[in-house]
Amino acid sequence: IFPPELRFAFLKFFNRIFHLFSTYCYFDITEIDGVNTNELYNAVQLYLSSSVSIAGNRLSLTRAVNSSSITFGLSNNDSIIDTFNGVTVLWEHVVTQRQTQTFAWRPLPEEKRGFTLRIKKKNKTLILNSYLDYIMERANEIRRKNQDRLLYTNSRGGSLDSRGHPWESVPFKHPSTFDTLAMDPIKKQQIMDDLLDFAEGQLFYQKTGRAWKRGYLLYGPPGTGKSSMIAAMANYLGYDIYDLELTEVHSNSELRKLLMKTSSKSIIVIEDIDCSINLTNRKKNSTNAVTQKSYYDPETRTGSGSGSGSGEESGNGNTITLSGLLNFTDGLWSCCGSERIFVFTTNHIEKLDPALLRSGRMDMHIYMSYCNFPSLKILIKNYLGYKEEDVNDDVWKEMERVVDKAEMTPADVSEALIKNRRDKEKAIRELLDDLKSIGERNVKNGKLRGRNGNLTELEIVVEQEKRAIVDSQNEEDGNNNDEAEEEEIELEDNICKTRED
Ligand SMILES: Nc1ncnc2c1ncn2[C@@H]1O[C@H](COP(=O)(O)OP(=O)(O)OP(=O)(O)O)[C@@H](O)[C@H]1O
Ligand SMILES: [Mg+2]
Repeated sequence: IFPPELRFAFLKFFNRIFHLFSTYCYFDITEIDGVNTNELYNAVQLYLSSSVSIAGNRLSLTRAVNSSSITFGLSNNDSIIDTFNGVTVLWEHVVTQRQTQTFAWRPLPEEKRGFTLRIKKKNKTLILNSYLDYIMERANEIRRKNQDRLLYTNSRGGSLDSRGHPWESVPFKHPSTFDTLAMDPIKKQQIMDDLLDFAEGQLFYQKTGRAWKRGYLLYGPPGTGKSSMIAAMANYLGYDIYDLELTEVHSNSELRKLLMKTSSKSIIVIEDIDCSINLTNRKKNSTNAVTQKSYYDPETRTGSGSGSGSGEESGNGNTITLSGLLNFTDGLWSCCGSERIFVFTTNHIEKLDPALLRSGRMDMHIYMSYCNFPSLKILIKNYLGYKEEDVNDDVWKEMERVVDKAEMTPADVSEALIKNRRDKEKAIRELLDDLKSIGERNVKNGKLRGRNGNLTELEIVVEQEKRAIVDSQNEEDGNNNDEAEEEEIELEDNICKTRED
């Protein structure tokens, strides 16, 4: 009876009246906003998948590629209740068919999806902003938990890819955990507690005015589990790893750019830090062995070591220097972003510049030792599936007696165990024999390596012999004189250093 215009006007009018008196207000969060994907939509979806207990009548289940967990979400046109700060809100998942498109910049999905949030008007100002912030935060957390962690490298040096990122990433799937890591259980627990304190310590760092970051220095001989420890840390906290290849970085400013492009909740790793710095400085001073040596000479360094000795070197900005590195971990730039862990590893802590070691720089120095008795037990348990009582008491005692003298690395021990893992008894027998014979040989040679993994006199000789062989080979080749010369300087330098040791 009514003309359509009038009917429409009536409807509009009633709608207005209705909204005026309604106690609720509504917010639409559509999946696609114009042509852009709406980040909030995805966040809400993830958030609802976790906070809502499985109570709805119908839920949709999803599992992302590579993910290890299943998430569930609201099915189409279903609704669910959530509470935040004591306020109850209602979420509805609205799905409608999209009208056929005539023209679009990019094909849109056939369905139009969106969430509608219903909040009581009186609560609107109270919670809306904080609620949405909270949802974004929770969603990021869930995403991180579901996704596999990433391992980033800067193999391209400081150059950027098409999206402006200097880092390349691959999924990080290292299986090492603190359970599989063989080391003194007490020390292990200390490290785990420290990590957890750090990860949960936002308030503490705020209160004390410190940047939310922590540094670990892992040192010890090769094969004692330094890299495994880093993987275990990442797996424990669920952080990404940035493996910084210092030799690929050409200047301090490049280093800073790399740092700026790291995300929070990550571990930034520099492996073999002594070699990396050594290398870059050597390149610079390759014609002058004396200056190179004096870099490590404590006498030539002035004072309490805030990197002042190398400060002048940073002047030209072409090479990366110690002070650049210290600024990277420690300076103002280190706090762009938060919740980051720096891990440096080295085989020779005694070669490191004191500026790197001073307190407050690397918060924890962790010595990864040769295999001791507690580590040995862990390895045997992990590799052979043996429990304490599966091995004869006398054998344990014998192992305890010889293991320290043998100074085998956990890598050596695990190798020995893998070799015979089908025949467990043989594995134990051979391991004990190995430990005994190596231990005896060590004792007979009279020299065990020091706690810090310093070279023994015997090893220095072996080292020098090795160098001599390389040297003579270079002379024989003789095709590239410059290179040979450089090598020679390097050799002299190294021999000097080992003698000093
Ligand atoms: N403490 C350990 N616990 C369990 N496995 C270990 C341990 N140490 C070494 N391994 C085993 O030995 C292998 C080599 O260890 P890893 O790469 O962690 O040593 P590293 O200390 O980083 O050596 P490098 O100084 O040469 O880099 C690992 O794959 C791991 O299986
Ligand atoms: Mg390593």
